[in-house]
Amino acid sequence: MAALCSAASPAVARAAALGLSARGPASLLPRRFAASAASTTEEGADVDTVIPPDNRIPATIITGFLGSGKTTLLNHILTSHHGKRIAVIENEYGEVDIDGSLVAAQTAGAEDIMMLNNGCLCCTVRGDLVRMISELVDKKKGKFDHLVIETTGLANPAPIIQTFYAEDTVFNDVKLDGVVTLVDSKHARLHLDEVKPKGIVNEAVQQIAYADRIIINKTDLVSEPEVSSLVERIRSINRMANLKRAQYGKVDLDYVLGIGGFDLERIESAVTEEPHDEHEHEHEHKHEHEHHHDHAHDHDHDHHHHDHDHKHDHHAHDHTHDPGVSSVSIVCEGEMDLEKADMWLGNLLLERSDDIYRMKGLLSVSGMPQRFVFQGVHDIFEGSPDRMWEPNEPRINKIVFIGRNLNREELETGFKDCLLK
Ligand SMILES: Nc1nc2c(ncn2[C@@H]2O[C@H](COP(=O)(O)OP(=O)(O)OP(=O)(O)O)[C@@H](O)[C@H]2O)c(=O)[nH]1
Repeated sequence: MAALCSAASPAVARAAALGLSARGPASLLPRRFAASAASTTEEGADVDTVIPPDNRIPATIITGFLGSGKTTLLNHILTSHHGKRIAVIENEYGEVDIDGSLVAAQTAGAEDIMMLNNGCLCCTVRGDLVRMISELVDKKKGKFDHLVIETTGLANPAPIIQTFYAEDTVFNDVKLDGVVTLVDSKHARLHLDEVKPKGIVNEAVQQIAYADRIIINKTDLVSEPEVSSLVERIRSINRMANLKRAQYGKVDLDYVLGIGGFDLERIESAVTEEPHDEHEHEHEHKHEHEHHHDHAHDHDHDHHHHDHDHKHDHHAHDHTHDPGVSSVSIVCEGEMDLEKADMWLGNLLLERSDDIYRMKGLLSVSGMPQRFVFQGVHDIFEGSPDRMWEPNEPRINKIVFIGRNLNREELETGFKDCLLK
């Protein structure tokens, strides 16, 4: 059985390396798994080994439908004062107007700008992406602090995300920091509601489903009720991502860089942030608030979370045009039987990993003094014990799924069945 958990950091179970589908389900059970070159864990370490620092270069994927404002955001990043040296990989179809789109990048002296313009990153040029990243690392390591990758407007982020895990040459030196999705307030609805032929993915929906941060851009072009309705639609797809409204991509840079969207240590904020209720998002200042105090809302949110999901799920299923991508989150108190949880999650991913786009969770494991955190993208996932439970802290289990055709009742029953009786 493949291992999810390891004392090493980042403890990553990668489908490619482990042959999950061929050999059996992924596992939560403690097992040493040397997936990372960054790992410095000593032999003999056990689950409560301290997680060593991860010094890999963080990478941000900027995605969003055609014309949603990706290049505008990139220029904003490159011209702002953040003290980071940024390398850029820009993916465009065909001819590229380098002068037009990247003037700011050039004047701002981005450490390196590489153009990938002979196809789409998510389809034909994944190998080129791997080569470019390797080249950057080989030649420029130490000369840049962050890598930003702008995808084409038609890219499905999943294969790009997977590149960061499936390719050793990338994985060993670069870690995925987050997926930032731009949404065009004026036109997004049209694309999100577009019914695609069977078997064809709706890229606009995918881009939202995989996001860690969503920027609802071009709010100058629409009315407040239109934005609110769009927010609701986006939330029905992804309740885990943070959401912010903007014009010309102008957001604080710490909203887009240094997110830790794939960091086990920041899983908690991801699983506790998602239950925001739609009303909160109607107020601009609330967004600001959420952004600056990610970690401060824990318990409050946990509570209305449950109800909301419930409503939400029905809501999602009631829509005839809904392509079936939604979020389900489950919270319950009690202690997990790790072996049962392991079997359940392993089997679930074995059967449903195509449909489970993203998953994050936090477990209270029987006999484990630390919280157990995990996150995944399809059949790739990583898990590890993190900090100790506080003496009076309620031992809560949380899991959030984003994916296609999720059955809330089934997931909830399965998850709760793993609790110690
Ligand atoms: N009114 C308005 N226009 C915007 C805003 N943000 C970007 N734009 C404009 O929208 C157009 C498209 O912006 P880009 O940044 O090129 O969009 P993109 O997502 O990179 O586009 P593609 O690479 O073609 O997918 C440009 O003319 C921008 O100036 C905004 O908030 N409001």
